[in-house]
Amino acid sequence: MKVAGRQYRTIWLEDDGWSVGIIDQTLLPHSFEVCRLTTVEDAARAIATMQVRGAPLIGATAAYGLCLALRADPSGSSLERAGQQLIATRPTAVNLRWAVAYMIEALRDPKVTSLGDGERVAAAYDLAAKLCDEDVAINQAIGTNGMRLIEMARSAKSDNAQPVQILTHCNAGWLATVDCGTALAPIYQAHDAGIAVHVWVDETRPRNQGFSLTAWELQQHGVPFTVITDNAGGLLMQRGAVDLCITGTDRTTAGGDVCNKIGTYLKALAAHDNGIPFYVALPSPTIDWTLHDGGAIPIEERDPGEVTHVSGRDEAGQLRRVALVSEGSPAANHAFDITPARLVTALVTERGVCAASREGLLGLFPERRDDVQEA
Ligand SMILES: CSC[C@@H](O)[C@@H](O)C(=O)COP(=O)(O)O
Repeated sequence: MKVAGRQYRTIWLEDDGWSVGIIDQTLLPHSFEVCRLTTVEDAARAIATMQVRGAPLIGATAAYGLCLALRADPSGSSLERAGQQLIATRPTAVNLRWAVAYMIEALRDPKVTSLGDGERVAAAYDLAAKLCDEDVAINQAIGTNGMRLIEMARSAKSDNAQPVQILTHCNAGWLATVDCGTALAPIYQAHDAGIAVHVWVDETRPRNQGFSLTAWELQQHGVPFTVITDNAGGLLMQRGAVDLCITGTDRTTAGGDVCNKIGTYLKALAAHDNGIPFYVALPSPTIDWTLHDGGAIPIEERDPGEVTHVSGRDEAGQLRRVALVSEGSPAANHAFDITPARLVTALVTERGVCAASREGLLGLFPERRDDVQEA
């Protein structure tokens, strides 16, 4: 991604060769600031407070968090402790658990445990860098596979000089991954290939990732978009103003149920009612092969203060947090919901596009057949 002409990833190793740089996403879109993680506690805090967020990026941050933990104490028990600490930060995105397991399994290999402390730490940093590079490669492949769906939508339009109208929810772009994004990757590739696209960007209450992050990213890249309230999508679909929907996911079951940011399910219902394709883009580490039924996915419940208050910039340019409800109003903050597989037109992965079903997923990932439980 390019910000003000400079190439960035969302997470990187600093010039000192060990501390970790991130973009503080809680300050966007009003201010672009980077900060430095130097301990596993910093990494865990960055994930919990959502300075970094999005399923692939929290996995990458956890991988570097393990490196920071090992640098401070290279023992096996330090690694296990740090893994538990990082996994406890956010319960829903399976990429977090996947990244910790990927790192710990590789670092437990006798070839690595037999190394000296310094070399073991260096091996951890190499693994984290590899995980980040793989995330970028996976997202580029998702972009290529998903772009074909946008081309199909363009061909189906009676006037294909008109932009393909795409609705997305939350942020599954650069900022949710190491780079490129998942749901936004096909949009960026289509735009770069000269296909006219226009994106309807849902606000995504309560934390407004659509307004604060997706709109900001699309603006940086020059992709035409319009921000809309969360409740506007249904009307736009009824009026024929949406050709396709595409979102990301925090965890997709082996049966094709999709867990994503709260409100995704309602968009999928409206798309189904209006005969509009509803696509979900996902890297394979987002698939939970151990679950068939989305109802078993733990749904994160966050601070109700995120519902009762909003933050933004006032006319004088000051950042302010203001109350929306009368003091003392009870509030609940469920961060994710489940869209059943039957409402998902197709899944877009790095290996191709498939039906949101056990058969569809196993067609692309046959090596996972033994991991999948029967429905
Ligand atoms: C490629 S990101 C997919 C999902 O992680 C994304 O759609 C999402 O819901 C992010 O939620 P967040 O709570 O901002 O971490």
